[in-house]
Amino acid sequence: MEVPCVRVRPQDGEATRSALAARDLVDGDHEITVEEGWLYVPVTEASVAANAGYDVVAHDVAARRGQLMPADVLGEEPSYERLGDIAIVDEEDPDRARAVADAIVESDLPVESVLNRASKVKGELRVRDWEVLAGDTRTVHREYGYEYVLDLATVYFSPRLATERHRVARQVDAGERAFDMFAGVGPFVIPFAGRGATCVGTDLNGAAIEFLLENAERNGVADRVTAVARDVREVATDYEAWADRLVMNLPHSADAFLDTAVALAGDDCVVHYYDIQHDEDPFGPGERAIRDAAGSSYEVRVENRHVVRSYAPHEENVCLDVRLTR
Ligand SMILES: C[S@@+](CC[C@H](N)C(=O)[O-])C[C@H]1O[C@@H](n2cnc3c(N)ncnc32)[C@H](O)[C@@H]1O
Repeated sequence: MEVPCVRVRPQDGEATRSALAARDLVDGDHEITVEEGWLYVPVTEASVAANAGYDVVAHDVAARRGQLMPADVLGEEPSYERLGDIAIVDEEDPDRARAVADAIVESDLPVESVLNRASKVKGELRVRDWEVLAGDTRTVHREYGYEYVLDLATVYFSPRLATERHRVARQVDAGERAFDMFAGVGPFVIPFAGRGATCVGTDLNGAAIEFLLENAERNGVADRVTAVARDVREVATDYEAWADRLVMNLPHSADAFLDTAVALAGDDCVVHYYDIQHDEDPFGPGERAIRDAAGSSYEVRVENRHVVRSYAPHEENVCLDVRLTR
């Protein structure tokens, strides 16, 4: 439908839209549209905009629909998490799970699949069971500018750790050597490599390593990434004293791998050690275990204890950023 629009070059679009909005001139019922090098901002009062010096033209733009949300369909806001085009829900009652999934699919959210958590993460590979309520378990997830292809049926991935991964990635310098001992599909390795680090990632899960390699290609960092589908303890012998930075994201069991971490650590190495800690023992077993493993060969300094998220009542998922020097 043809409506009056202010026409500007796209690079001036946001400034123009804000200036028009400040005068209450933006027509919210129609879409802002880019066409053939011009951006068209629909306006409510053509003459006022023209008198203010804007280039006003009649242009064909689409009417804007109100976004239909799951709550509009269900009558209440359901709880769900987004991972690419998957919505993850946690519903015990099968009828409720069905109703929530139908509401999500019917809504305007860009969601193709709805998965219900059907178990806790389990076993060495930390993969959970899923009830597929719509679509399938494979997706492409975007996190801080990088894309990750993954299949939740075969690999671990949690979008809740995005901010934490970004916190760590921001510490990485170009040229450093980083080793992710439990790398999954690469959400630490890929942004590290994106900052110019040379990276090695290991994972017991062959499917995760295949995705990691695909993700390295997809994000243009494959030349700086080595990925190995084996137990990190077997790979470590090839990388003794190699690492400037280690990531140990295997809460509950990382302490069993501290000897391996010490073997991998170079002369000045930062270890990001993930742990589940009780609030009464915040510097508890994790720090003691690191000091024990390092023995007298390294000076151990806990530079930061960062709470990633609450894990259970009185328990927190924390990251200890620990510097080992010798
Ligand atoms: C909690 S997940 C973390 C994955 C990834 N860092 C992330 O943030 O998505 C732990 C990963 O460690 C892997 N893993 C478990 N034991 C391992 C071992 N001995 N050697 C290498 N990887 C292992 C699992 O397969 C799983 O992918």
